[in-house]
Amino acid sequence: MRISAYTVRVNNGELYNSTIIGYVLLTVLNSIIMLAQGMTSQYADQRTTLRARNLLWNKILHLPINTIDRKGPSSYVAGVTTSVTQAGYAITSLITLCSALYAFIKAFIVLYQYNKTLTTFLLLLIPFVVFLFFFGGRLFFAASKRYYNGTKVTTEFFSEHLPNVVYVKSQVAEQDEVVQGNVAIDVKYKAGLFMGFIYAIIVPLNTLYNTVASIFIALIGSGMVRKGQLEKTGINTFSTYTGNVNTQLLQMVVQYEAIKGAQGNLKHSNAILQLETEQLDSGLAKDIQISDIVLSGVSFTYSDGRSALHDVSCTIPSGKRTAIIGGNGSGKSTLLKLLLRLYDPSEGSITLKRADKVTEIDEFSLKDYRAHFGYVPQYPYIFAGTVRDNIGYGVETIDEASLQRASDSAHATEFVTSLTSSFDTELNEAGTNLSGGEAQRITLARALVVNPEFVLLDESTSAVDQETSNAIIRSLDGSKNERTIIQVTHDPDGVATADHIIVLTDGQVEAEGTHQELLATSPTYQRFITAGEREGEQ
Ligand SMILES: Nc1ncnc2c1ncn2[C@@H]1O[C@H](COP(=O)(O)OP(=O)(O)OP(=O)(O)O)[C@@H](O)[C@H]1O
Repeated sequence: MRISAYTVRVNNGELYNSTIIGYVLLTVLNSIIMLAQGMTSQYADQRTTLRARNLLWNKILHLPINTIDRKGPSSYVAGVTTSVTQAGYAITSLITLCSALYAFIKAFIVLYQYNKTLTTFLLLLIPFVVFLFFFGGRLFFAASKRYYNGTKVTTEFFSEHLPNVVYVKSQVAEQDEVVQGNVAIDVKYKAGLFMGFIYAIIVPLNTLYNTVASIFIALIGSGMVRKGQLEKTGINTFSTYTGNVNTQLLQMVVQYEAIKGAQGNLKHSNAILQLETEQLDSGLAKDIQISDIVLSGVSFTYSDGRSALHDVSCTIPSGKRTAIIGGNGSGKSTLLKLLLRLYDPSEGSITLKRADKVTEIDEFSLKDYRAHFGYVPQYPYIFAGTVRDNIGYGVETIDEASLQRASDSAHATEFVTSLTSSFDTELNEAGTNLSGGEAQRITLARALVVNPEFVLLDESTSAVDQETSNAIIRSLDGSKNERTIIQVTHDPDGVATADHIIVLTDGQVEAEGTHQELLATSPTYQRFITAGEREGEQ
């Protein structure tokens, strides 16, 4: 505004040295302020995005598996990578909007003081400005939401399909994939196009106000000059002051549109932030000692309505190896996941029982409870990194002795030491530079490295040769006095030597007992053993 005052003086021919120097100094100062503001807002943008991304990542990691199941893990990728970048814009736009509002009021007062009549006429344009605010804001909100959705669709597609490129090749599905990928790319293209059109409409609309205001000033101002109500240079001076008002007004409209756009983009991140998370720390934080696990009337239904377990009651004795067998889909993996508290039973209870002391597992803090479990899921995963990183995954510091012990128990040491850099050999993401059995042995070592009280193995040696698999079972059996082993398996050798066996059929316990007891009581078990013997003979 000070610069405008100097401009008016120059326009009026007041070309004194003090005017010129003042004008130059203020213009330079203005540039410095703009530079500082630009740098501060860029920094603030990046800091806000960093904090928002940290927050979101932390939130996603604490979501219950049930919630992640609903939309699939890849649907969260775009939330962390793209949508969240708008958080910075939203904050800096809000601050700029406030400072523009302040400057607008100041500029308006100056304008009003200069000429009340002309300023009052300008007020007639207010409905147009209000229309610009809301129309532009709504359009940007809709376009940004659509644009974010386009990004989400493409990110989901690529993050699911690229890691599985081996199937594309083996099924010679390149052409199909190109077509499917193009469909995903097209969604993003159309959203980008829509956004482009919105920009194309809004940008000239925003400047239209300037044009209309100039016409107003020219028409009404010239009439006033003719009637002697305004000095000859009045139109020029009024236009200079109006420039300040208009600049701030345009700034407010643009920032409002940017905020609405960011809001549309952030809707997904916001929805994630509203989700309920697992509370890792609340509950009993005491040591969970080796105990029997007792399931009483446990039923479980997945979030999509599929029922996996019905009224399961059984006991998993402590310090023993229990094998869980049953046909595909009979609920074995689900049972292990309930034991690890990845899901909570829909009905019934799971308790830890030692002597007369019975504690429901959900009374323990999740963090402490899960720390007593070593789990090898049915589809184990190797992370990109060294063998050491993979075995020690999740362990703060891993000492050489624990690494060696876990690797020995998993019968991984021999092949690991034959690798070029032994435990420091780099492994590819998903273990693509290992054999299936080698990858399984590393994930087994990962489960054992913390020396857990409970070891949950879900077909964890299915790709390991029979001889090594038997050796692994023998070494696990050797550690039974200090832990309970629960093993889902289709391997009759491993089952026959288990201390306790649970047979699941269609999500229910058909029978439980020892090998000999089940041979006499469970038809499913008899068929399982007979099929194994036949396979052995062949
Ligand atoms: N995340 C999930 N969402 C919905 N249903 C599921 C989910 N995981 C498993 N199911 C269903 O629950 C039932 C039990 O599955 P589970 O994986 O426990 O079987 P399983 O006995 O381990 O089978 P398999 O021997 O084939 O591994 C099946 O009908 C399965 O389709």
